[in-house]
Amino acid sequence: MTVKQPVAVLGGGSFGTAVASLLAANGYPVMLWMRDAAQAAAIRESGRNPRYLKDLDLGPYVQPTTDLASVLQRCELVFVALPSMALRSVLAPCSGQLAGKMLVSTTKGIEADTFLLMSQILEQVAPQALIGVLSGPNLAREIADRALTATVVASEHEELCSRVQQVLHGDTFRVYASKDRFGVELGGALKNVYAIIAGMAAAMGMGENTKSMLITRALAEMTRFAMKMGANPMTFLGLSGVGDLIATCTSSKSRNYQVGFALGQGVPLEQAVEQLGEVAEGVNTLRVLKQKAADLEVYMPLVNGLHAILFEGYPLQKIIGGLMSGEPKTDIDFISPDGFAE
Ligand SMILES: NC(=O)C1=CN([C@@H]2O[C@H](COP(=O)(O)OP(=O)(O)OC[C@H]3O[C@@H](n4cnc5c(N)ncnc54)[C@H](O)[C@@H]3O)[C@@H](O)[C@H]2O)C=CC1
Ligand SMILES: O=C(CO)COP(=O)(O)O
Repeated sequence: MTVKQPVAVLGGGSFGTAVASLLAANGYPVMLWMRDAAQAAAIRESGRNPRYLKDLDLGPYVQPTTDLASVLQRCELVFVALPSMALRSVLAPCSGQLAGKMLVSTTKGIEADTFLLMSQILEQVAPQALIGVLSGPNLAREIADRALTATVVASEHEELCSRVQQVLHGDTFRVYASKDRFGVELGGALKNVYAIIAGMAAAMGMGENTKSMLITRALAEMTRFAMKMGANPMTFLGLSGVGDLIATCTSSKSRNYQVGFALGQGVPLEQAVEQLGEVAEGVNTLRVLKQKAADLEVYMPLVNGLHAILFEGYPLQKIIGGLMSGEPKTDIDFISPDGFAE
């Protein structure tokens, strides 16, 4: 039997743990890097992550470690499952070791000062690596439960896409390939903001018409923004766009949705984030997206409305009233101004 090459996963949170378990189930030795030595020791001892997806048996193929240098020395394929706030600071110091690697970001966020997506940071930090992203409707809890799931690996490098398909494909996990890294990654980052809104709507007891309106107008808004950024809007019709938007906006397993739900119950933002105790990327994305939309003059009423509620002290009811009484618009206005594809 051929011995399989070890694969690295950076980040010992929910998603790193879920990805590690998929790789291990396919027979790949996994070096799961995390910063917390106690957590690594606990995983080594019990075969389970004591903080995230606690009931998931990781098995002997997952080796937790805090030694990033040795992980990078041994693994050619590296999945990055760090929060967006940490990705640059973790990887920049080891940029010398990243040349020639295949780096795949699973992180769905945007860097605050630069408005860079995570794979764009990877390009800066590791100019001689092959870069890709993995994104789709991929709630970690459901992956851990082996729910049937699909995702997208996107990269200009076909060999990276094939490699990721090879290591992750399994009975319950299907990996589609795309060449549109920017579009795939942008969809994953933007949808988190709308999941917060969807969670708020659910907490307020809003009905299915409302939820459906929110999701489809979110898609319109995301697409309008993406086109202004030069992305291909068709990518948003795929798993990483509308697929992830649906999963995250309809599931109480989404942390962004959970933050929104708490907000809808009247919990202040800081407390909602604190009681979650996990990453909800949408909160920071909202801040930078609102500013970028203003700079680019993109009409994003949902983003502006949520920002006004969370950061400008506007009452929710006033924002809802404003959104509903806005001037009449055409439906698919983001494809062409009169609503019809050209
Ligand atoms: N959980 C999910 O269902 C999915 C998450 N993602 C994305 O994966 C990324 C990571 O999210 P999760 O793993 O879910 O978050 P999490 O909140 O479950 O875990 C975050 C992990 O990062 C670690 N961390 C934080 N700062 C660090 C630093 N400076 N250095 C090293 N480690 C650090 C924390 O200790 C924790 O282990 C996010 O961008 C998220 O959008 C993507 C798809 C699904
Ligand atoms: O991106 C996700 C599912 O695809 C996870 O969403 P949350 O970060 O809101 O949990």
